[in-house]
Amino acid sequence: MNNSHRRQNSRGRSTVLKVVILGDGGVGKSCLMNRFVTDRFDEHSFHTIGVEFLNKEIELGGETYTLQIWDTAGQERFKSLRTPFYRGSDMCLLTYAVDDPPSFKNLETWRKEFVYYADVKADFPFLVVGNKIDLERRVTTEEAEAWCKENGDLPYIETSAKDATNVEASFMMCLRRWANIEGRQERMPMPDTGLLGIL
Ligand SMILES: Nc1nc2c(ncn2[C@@H]2O[C@H](COP(=O)(O)OP(=O)(O)OP(=O)(O)O)[C@@H](O)[C@H]2O)c(=O)[nH]1
Repeated sequence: MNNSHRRQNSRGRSTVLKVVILGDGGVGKSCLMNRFVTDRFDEHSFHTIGVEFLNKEIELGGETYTLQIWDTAGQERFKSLRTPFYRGSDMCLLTYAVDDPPSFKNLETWRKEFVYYADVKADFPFLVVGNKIDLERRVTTEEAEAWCKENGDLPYIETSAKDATNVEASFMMCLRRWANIEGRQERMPMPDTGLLGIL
């Protein structure tokens, strides 16, 4: 039995799953979380210090899940503030911005940091997210998909927190991957259309 099965929300009807969003400072982690939870976008979103979290209930396959979404500070100087929160995670969004090649290069570092501090199994449900597709891109979808394939066939999706493209779909995709690994796939419907990558 994993962590998530033991955690229920206050009404005892929903499975609570901890989702951690990682990636370089400024790639749009806070905006993705806020778009998903409140459907708002902040042009002047400020750097996160440490971690913040918000809950959102979603239904899938006839079950209710509370996603407890942890938005972490991407700047290197906040490393010691964010890493203690990795333990007990059920899934992780590895995020970069498609207009920012260094943030794409750093995905490997983010994954290593997470695996080290969260101490997770090899089949842990990661989802790679290429955000800011409303901007001129400097990392191609093909490059990102190739990286995902080389790194254990990780699923990949592209989003814009600004215009809301694929934001809800990315959290649903991650939940579906978690469910597949947990052996619940037979109860899950197919993901929405418009997704990139393979589950
Ligand atoms: N054009 C565009 N801008 C975005 C998008 N997502 C976020 N931004 C902008 O990018 C900047 C940084 O966004 P944040 O969400 O604060 O970035 P972060 O990854 O949480 O940054 P840290 O807290 O420093 O780790 C802000 O000015 C946002 O308005 C997007 O999809 N498109």
